[in-house]
Amino acid sequence: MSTAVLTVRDLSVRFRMRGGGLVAAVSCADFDLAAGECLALVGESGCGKSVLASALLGLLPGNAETAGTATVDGVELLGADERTLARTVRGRRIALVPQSPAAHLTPVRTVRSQLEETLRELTGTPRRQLRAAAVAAAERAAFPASHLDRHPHELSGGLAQRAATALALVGDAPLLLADEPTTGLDRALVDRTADELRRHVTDGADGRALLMITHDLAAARRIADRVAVMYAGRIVEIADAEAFFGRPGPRHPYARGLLAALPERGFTPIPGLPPELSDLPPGCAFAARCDRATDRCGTRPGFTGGLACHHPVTAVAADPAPDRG
Ligand SMILES: Nc1ncnc2c1ncn2[C@@H]1O[C@H](COP(=O)(O)OP(=O)(O)OP(=O)(O)O)[C@@H](O)[C@H]1O
Repeated sequence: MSTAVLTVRDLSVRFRMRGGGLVAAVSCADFDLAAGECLALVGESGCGKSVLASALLGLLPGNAETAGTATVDGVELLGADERTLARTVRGRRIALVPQSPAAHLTPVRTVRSQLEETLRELTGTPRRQLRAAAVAAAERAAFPASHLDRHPHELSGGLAQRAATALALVGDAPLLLADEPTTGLDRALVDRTADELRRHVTDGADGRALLMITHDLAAARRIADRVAVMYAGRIVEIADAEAFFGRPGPRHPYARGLLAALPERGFTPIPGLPPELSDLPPGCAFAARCDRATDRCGTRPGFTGGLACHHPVTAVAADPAPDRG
């Protein structure tokens, strides 16, 4: 692996609510993403994945407060003003592959005209070369040239996804940020989309990195080099994808529970519900649902060695729960 494309240190996002309450949407996220690498950020709905992505793109609402740092390709994102973000970050250093391509594309304009406009804006392609450049840009995302004069509503879900991906790739950004790129697609299309995203990371001449936010663990397994598991606003485990999905498996009890809840792995739900982000306990946020929890979990575990847990599961076969108290 080469140098880091994205460096996130101690990133926290809180929303200040009317009445003075605080919602701790992201707490102390800390990770790097290297060129040529794909990191899948997984976790249940509402755990803070999209807020983390919005923080990187500078798209948080006015009631958000941030702390920590996030650097992409030498640019510090959290302190950046809107002008810097618009001119040097979005599209140029971070390309967003959106959750809902149909909503992201402009409905009244053809794919060709949207590609040409984005090319003009991001790469300064001269007018006479725009047509050929748009065809080449479409090709990179396997969008057929024969469909370039269609409007978004005339495209299938898969082709709309490719059109959005083609637009995202125009600026040659070193970081691709895909927020739930496979939502609403059937399994075959999920696999194809995942493979294509992977290809854009592998093929990037200067080393592109992909941060994929998803709750689709099968898509994460197909594409990711590493997996980051988020629970109640906090990354609780970062692991090598092969070890995580295979052997020895996840070390954090929540991450183990996530896998065990998959239909093909026994369909065993994790008991209880996640805590409210406006009312997090002082200790481990998963302790109330965890069969390994002890009194020690009343103190918040630090994040060390890719793990935030006082009682991680080790590779020892029997995995007995620790003595309580
Ligand atoms: N502007 C806001 N003000 C207050 N709370 C917010 C705001 N935006 C998001 N939140 C809260 O932050 C938390 C994290 O939301 P986020 O959308 O990041 O979750 P997610 O993991 O991406 O979920 P999903 O998979 O459903 O998109 C949620 O509890 C959400 O209600």
